[in-house]
Amino acid sequence: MHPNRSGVHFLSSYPVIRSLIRSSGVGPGDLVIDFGAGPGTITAPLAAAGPRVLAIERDDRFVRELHRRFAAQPSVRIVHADLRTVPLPSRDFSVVASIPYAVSTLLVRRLLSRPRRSLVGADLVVEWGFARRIAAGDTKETASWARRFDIRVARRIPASCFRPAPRVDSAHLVIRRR
Ligand SMILES: C[S@@+](CC[C@H](N)C(=O)[O-])C[C@H]1O[C@@H](n2cnc3c(N)ncnc32)[C@H](O)[C@@H]1O
Repeated sequence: MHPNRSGVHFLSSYPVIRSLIRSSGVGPGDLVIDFGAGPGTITAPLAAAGPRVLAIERDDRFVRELHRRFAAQPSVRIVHADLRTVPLPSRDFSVVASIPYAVSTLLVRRLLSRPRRSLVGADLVVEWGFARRIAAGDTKETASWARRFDIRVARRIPASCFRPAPRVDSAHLVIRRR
């Protein structure tokens, strides 16, 4: 698929992908969600670490590609859904994902504002300024998240780590249940 036609910025740095997965600590027996899985850039190395993976994607073309790519891997479940409304697991789960900038606030709010604390941790690629705002904990909402989760920016991810490169840098945002 041609990246410019799809309008999607694919993570193209394997060291960055590896460090997201290593940071998450997920392995056999864990359940992990890749929100906005695209063609499976993160899904594939994530599955190789041994957890059960839910690859959630809205775009029909990516969903077809994901089904082809992971047909022989029962540990990967492809979910054709909108991440804004897809039901979240009631059992403990982690998230490792490069999420669409346009719905970052909504998704982080969905993950962190749930009364049931089944989110164990998340390693997210998000826009740099957004990551700084979430980690600052200086609004009523982010402060309430900070009481229940440890939230920090692990590192800046230059725009050159994506194809095509977006206009702004990103960040690896780390979230852990307290
Ligand atoms: C930044 S790209 C990441 C793609 C891939 N994970 C990667 O790292 O290269 C975001 C992905 O989220 C998908 N997406 C956008 N909005 C979505 C939504 N509301 N629900 C589910 N997927 C969505 C896009 O189709 C795209 O594949």
